[in-house]
Amino acid sequence: MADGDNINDIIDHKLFTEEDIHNMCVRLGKELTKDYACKKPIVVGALKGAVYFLTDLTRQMDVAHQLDFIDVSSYGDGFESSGKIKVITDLSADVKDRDVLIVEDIVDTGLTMKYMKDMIHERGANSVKCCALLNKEARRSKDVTVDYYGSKVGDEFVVGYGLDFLNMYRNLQYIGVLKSEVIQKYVNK
Ligand SMILES: O=P(O)(O)OC[C@H]1O[C@H](OP(=O)(O)OP(=O)(O)O)[C@H](O)[C@@H]1O
Ligand code: HPA
Ligand SMILES: [Mg+2]
Repeated sequence: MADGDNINDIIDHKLFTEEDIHNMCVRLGKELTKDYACKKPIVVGALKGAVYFLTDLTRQMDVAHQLDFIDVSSYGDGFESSGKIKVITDLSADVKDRDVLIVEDIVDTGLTMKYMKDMIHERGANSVKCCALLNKEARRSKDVTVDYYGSKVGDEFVVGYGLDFLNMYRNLQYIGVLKSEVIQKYVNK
């Protein structure tokens, strides 16, 4: 078996269980239900990382809304942001005068979220807010407000529930911290 094929080879420890994640979705869903009542927001999932969170979160939101997606990337297959955002697939909805909620798996440096918020503001949205499952504040380099989040995390690389390393491990049902030697191996390649 190749290195990394076995999940136990790459995870240092579990950070959030399935139950922890479910509880975060329920709490955030309740808050968003209250704050977006009668607003018919456009809920934008940021591909690919947000997919798992988006589907669970929106099913906890008891408000009529429309779904859209944007595919932006700055990490490529790696774990270090390139510092440049690439829009791979743009939104399909017209956001002018609409209330927009961007859903993300994680806000790390803040570069991706700031880019998306600014872009949607510039297109004339009535409001632009975001909801991230995880908020890695310690690594923030761009000043961006994370309006709603499930939990703060420290400066560790996390995988699972949408979060990837080398575009893998998104399908883990829990969120775990990647072993530092896995990252070192990649860096030293
Ligand atoms: O705050 P930042 O430093 O910008 O990092 C956060 C972003 O990085 C990851 O996406 P990535 O670009 O790796 O693409 P992916 O969602 O397809 O994994 C993650 O899903 C966020 O979108
Ligand atoms: O900790 C992380 N894990 C996975 N993807 C990420 N993108 C930014 N930070 C992370
Ligand atoms: Mg992403």
